[in-house]
Amino acid sequence: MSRVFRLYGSFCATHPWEVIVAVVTLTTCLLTVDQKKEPPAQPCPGCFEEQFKAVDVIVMTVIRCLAILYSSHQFRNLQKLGSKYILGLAGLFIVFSSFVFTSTVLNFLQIDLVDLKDALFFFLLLIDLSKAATLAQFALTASSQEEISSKIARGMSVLGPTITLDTVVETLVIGVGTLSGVHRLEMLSYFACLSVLVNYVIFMTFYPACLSLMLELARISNFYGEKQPIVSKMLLEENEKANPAVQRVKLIMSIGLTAVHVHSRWFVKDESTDSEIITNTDHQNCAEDSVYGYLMKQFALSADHIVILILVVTLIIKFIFFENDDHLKQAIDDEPPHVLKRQKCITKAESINEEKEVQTNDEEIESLDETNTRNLEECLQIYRSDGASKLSDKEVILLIDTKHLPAYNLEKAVKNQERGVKIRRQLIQSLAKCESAFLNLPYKHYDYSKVMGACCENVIGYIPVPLGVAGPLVLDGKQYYIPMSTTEGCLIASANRGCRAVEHCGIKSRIVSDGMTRGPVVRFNSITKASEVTLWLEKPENFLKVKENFDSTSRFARLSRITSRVAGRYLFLRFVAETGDAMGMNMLSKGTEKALFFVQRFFPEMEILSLSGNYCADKKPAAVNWVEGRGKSVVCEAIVSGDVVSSVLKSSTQVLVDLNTSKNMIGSAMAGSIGGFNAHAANIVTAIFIATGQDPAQNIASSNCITIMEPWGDNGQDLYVSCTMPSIEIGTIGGGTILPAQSACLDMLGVRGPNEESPGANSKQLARIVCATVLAGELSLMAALATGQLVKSHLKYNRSYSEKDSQDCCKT
Ligand SMILES: CC(C)(COP(=O)([O-])OP(=O)([O-])OC[C@H]1O[C@@H](n2cnc3c(N)ncnc32)[C@H](O)[C@@H]1OP(=O)([O-])[O-])[C@@H](O)C(=O)NCCC(=O)NCCSC(=O)C[C@@](C)(O)CC(=O)[O-]
Ligand SMILES: NC(=O)C1=CN([C@@H]2O[C@H](COP(=O)(O)OP(=O)(O)OC[C@H]3O[C@@H](n4cnc5c(N)ncnc54)[C@H](OP(=O)(O)O)[C@@H]3O)[C@@H](O)[C@H]2O)C=CC1
Repeated sequence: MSRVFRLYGSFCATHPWEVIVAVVTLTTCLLTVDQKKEPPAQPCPGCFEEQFKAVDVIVMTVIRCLAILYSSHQFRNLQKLGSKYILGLAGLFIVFSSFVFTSTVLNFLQIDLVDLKDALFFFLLLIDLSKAATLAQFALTASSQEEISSKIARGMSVLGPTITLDTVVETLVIGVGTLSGVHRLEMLSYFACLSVLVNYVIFMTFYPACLSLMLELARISNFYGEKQPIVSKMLLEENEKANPAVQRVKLIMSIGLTAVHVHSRWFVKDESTDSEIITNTDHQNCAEDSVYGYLMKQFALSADHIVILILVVTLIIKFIFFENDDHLKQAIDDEPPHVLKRQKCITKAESINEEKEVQTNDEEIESLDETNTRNLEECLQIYRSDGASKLSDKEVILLIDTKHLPAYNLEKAVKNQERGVKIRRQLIQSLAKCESAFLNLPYKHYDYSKVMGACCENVIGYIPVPLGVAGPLVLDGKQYYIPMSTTEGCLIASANRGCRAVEHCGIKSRIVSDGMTRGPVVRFNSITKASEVTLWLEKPENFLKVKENFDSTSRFARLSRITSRVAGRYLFLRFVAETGDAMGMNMLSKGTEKALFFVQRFFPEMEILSLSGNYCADKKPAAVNWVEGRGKSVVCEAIVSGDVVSSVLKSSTQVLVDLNTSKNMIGSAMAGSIGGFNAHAANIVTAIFIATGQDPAQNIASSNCITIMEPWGDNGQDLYVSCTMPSIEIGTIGGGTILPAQSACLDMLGVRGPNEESPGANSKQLARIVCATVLAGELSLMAALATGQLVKSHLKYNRSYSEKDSQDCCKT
């Protein structure tokens, strides 16, 4: 079915003129069809009371009010989509459909104008603009004319079958009303059926053709300008696809209803004709005309008019005076479609919380007129006297454009962090010409106070990364649930299986050394001086003086040793210090700088070239970290029973040991690896680093690891496994660990912040957890490789989405 509708949509979009002319001609023909008009029945004087009974008036008033409210609701929904093109196209759709509808009703049902009014309200109630808007959205995601046609065709293939079935069902359901035998109800049902059919016909013919034509004309006349319409490229096609179960139900319903119609119209025709005659006769012979009846009619009509009038006026007043247009616009500009969507689904409690949050932000943001931008002189004057917070967003951007305000100082200038971020986004959107890119980039409801001056500059939002959990991990007799943040499907599944494998035996861990490093480079006139300084530093009394200087810069950083290497007249010093619970790079830099200045007092000819001479070595692969260690040096071991190796890991000790030797030892040696004698330590390290706010660039040395596997026990059926990681650069205070979500993950592990009783205990514990999780991950991946499971499992967890997607594409 989808394919047929796709071809059909493609035809409409590629032959717009033909389709439009055909539809207009047909409508004109319908209008000019000569119908033999029966002379209107004489008004039956006494019928007034019958015809305009209070019930009828109330029902019709409710229907009219509903129609108005529904139309207003549809209009608001379209407005939220944020594209004036969609609004315009939907408007065109309504205008043309109502024209066709009116002419059809007038010409075929031969009703008078009073009835037409009712008919039009029915039309409004039954028109579904969301589908028209969705088709327009499909078209607007196109970037070329050819693409417009194919996008419309795609839209038709997705929407066509659903709309067709819906139309059939609706017509049949409403059509039941035409069998009721009650004249008024029958008439209204005819109106409703006709509304549904006209909507369908226009949607299937005139609308796609017109859509294609309008977008083509807009493109030719460069109507978009440089800006593309704000429509997410990721139109949620999935949401538009019909639920097959619901489709089946509708199909069954329509078959049943068709049977009802056939039966009622063919077999009961005579009966109904008779009853109709009788009804008409009765109707004509009804009560006499009376002044009272006439007044009743007038009164009833006036009352319902008044109700509708009040409703319309209320909606207009509400829209004009009480709805903050800017707020709406901002919602359109700022919120990605999925956020808007999510907002619909949030529970009451969540919505109350969000409201509170929004209020807090809004309270801070003063309401500023964004429509009238003052000139530069005025803005500068206000900026200098009262600050940028008194300026509108556009005015702030004007100051940035004219170089009176650096964009990176926005938050300070407007004295509101979220507003600063918002304005920077607007600025970058227009500079980088990438409006639509920002639709899916969130920035709201984030605690920027923790970011500014600590974690990030020039902020334009935040990147949500999925967070999973592996565990329980039994480490040193305690259970841990490990938060891991990754986009690699299958990784957490693997770590989880590893945790499961060591659940009974548990993992044992030890910290073998602790010391962050900073390695400056200094230069002398000759090799003599360079080696003299080396010897000077080795003397304990000199080291103690240097240490005193170093240690004075922090309450926690404590210099433990300085190693040095001479290269010609260059001297490389490696300052090693414990840094409590912090990862310690800032602390090391601060202490090293002071210590170097102290040494320079004794060797004034010493030229300090750089505080970091790459002998640290920070964020670069280097043997020094592997050999001497950096940060926390950790070792973990576990003895997994043969049963578990076969039941959980689906492998055997012998196979795993053999693979570990060939892959992690010989393979890595052949590759010339330094510290890479493992299968995927970096995977686990990075996922935990991102979740717990570590410096992600430090995954380089932190992932250094050697995994050793040996047969264990009397018959060698059990598996001994150990992971040695000499350079885990990690902390529980400072850097990204202070961010709310990241510190929540540290909390999960019971290691958030500084350890007051024993500084350094938290960061050491976190390092143990990382190493133990690496061990679990190693077991699982090695087993998957040994059993040839790798590709299968990754296709399952890494590719399920795209596989499904491509299957769907192939089907349609
Ligand atoms: C911080 C600066 C840039 C100041 O540098 P500065 O020259 O004092 O700054 P300025 O105020 O004179 O401004 C100069 C320009 O810098 C930019 N700028 C200035 N401030 C900001 C700001 N707040 N936000 C955004 N941009 C800023 C901006 O472009 C500005 O131009 P303008 O627009 O004003 O004409 C400079 O001192 C610097 O680059 N420092 C180095 C910091 C760095 O690279 N850190 C990386 C981490 S270190 C590490 O992780 C690895 C390590 C070190 O261990 C590796 C190793 O072993 O070597
Ligand atoms: N500067 C550089 O060269 C590099 C910097 N970085 C960045 O440095 C940041 C991390 O630096 P780092 O030094 O770890 O953190 P911080 O710069 O945040 O320093 C830690 C702070 O916490 C205080 N503190 C309180 N309680 C404790 C405790 N129990 N243990 C340790 N410190 C405690 C320290 O006090 P006190 O002041 O007394 O020491 C210090 O002020 C990260 O953002 C990282 O990305 C990364 C690489 C290189």
